[in-house]
Amino acid sequence: MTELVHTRAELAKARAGLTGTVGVVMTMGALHPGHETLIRAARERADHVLVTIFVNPLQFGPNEDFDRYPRTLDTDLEVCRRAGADLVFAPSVADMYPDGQPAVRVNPGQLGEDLEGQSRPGFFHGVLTVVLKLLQLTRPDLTFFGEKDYQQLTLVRRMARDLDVPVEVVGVPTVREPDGLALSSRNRYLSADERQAALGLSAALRAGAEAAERGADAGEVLSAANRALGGTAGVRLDYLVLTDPDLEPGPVTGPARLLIAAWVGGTRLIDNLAIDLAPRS
Ligand SMILES: Nc1ncnc2c1ncn2[C@@H]1O[C@H](COP(=O)(O)OP(=O)(O)OP(=O)(O)O)[C@@H](O)[C@H]1O
Ligand SMILES: CC(C)(CO)[C@@H](O)C(=O)[O-]
Ligand code: BAL
Repeated sequence: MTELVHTRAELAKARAGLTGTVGVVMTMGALHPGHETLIRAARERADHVLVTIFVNPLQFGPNEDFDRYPRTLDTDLEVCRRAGADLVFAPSVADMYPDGQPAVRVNPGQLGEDLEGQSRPGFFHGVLTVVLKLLQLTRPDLTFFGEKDYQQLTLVRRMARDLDVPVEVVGVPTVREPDGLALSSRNRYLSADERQAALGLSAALRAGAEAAERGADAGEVLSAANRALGGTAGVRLDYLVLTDPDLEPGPVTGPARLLIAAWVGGTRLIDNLAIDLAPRS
């Protein structure tokens, strides 16, 4: 059985009834098989699974899609039930922020200003603040985040370490459509033509990975990815970056991560892939 609670008081009562280990999956709803995979991963590792569904206004910029972000609680509950969640916490904005916008927020540091943070100022302050609040409210042993949002996963891990948050942060590989497109709630904004153009993101990443397999260096990997994307009409690149797997600055050798963000029509999509650079002699 999956129980649905909306308020902090209801959550506290239901959480007190969960004995054994608890795994938390945080989402903004509009659940798809990527979320379902996170819930199933939590199911395997923890005695109980708690899913949060909250479209967090703090992480949206003034011109972003907070108002039109899909809200589909009934079908989300079906997904949670099917995947085996015990408890769903779907608070209102007033429940999460009873005093209005919080004056005190988590500072994500320099990494929070780069990549996604550069295009979405304040985004990671909003994300880490709500993640920390949800961790305090749900008190999990484990929490599960998708690699699709790789910088977010990296920063949540970093926050847990830097601020001594007693939780294990587990990363879950990206779930893709058969043609390579990473599942994302925002994919539902795409028209049929845009859906086709959006394949350019994963194709660019794959071209980079294939170049690395053939022994390419960092510059050649980026060129191969750029070339693959260059042929895709309807995609406006925001960034295509090859970095260290922990997103630390500096030269990249050996294991690396290729990250892309691009606009497809009015929709901004992100994706990333692990890259193994051959050792240079
Ligand atoms: N394709 C996917 N594979 C694995 N995890 C995913 C995937 N899509 C989302 N997640 C993870 O689900 C969690 C909740 O993400 P969120 O609700 O923002 O979904 P989303 O599909 O990323 O939405 P959006 O399109 O708004 O970015 C995050 O940890 C995110 O990384
Ligand atoms: C982690 C999160 C639920 C915080 O609002 C959100 O950024 C998301 O869905 O990835
Ligand atoms: N998927 C991460 C949350 C966001 O893009 O707002």
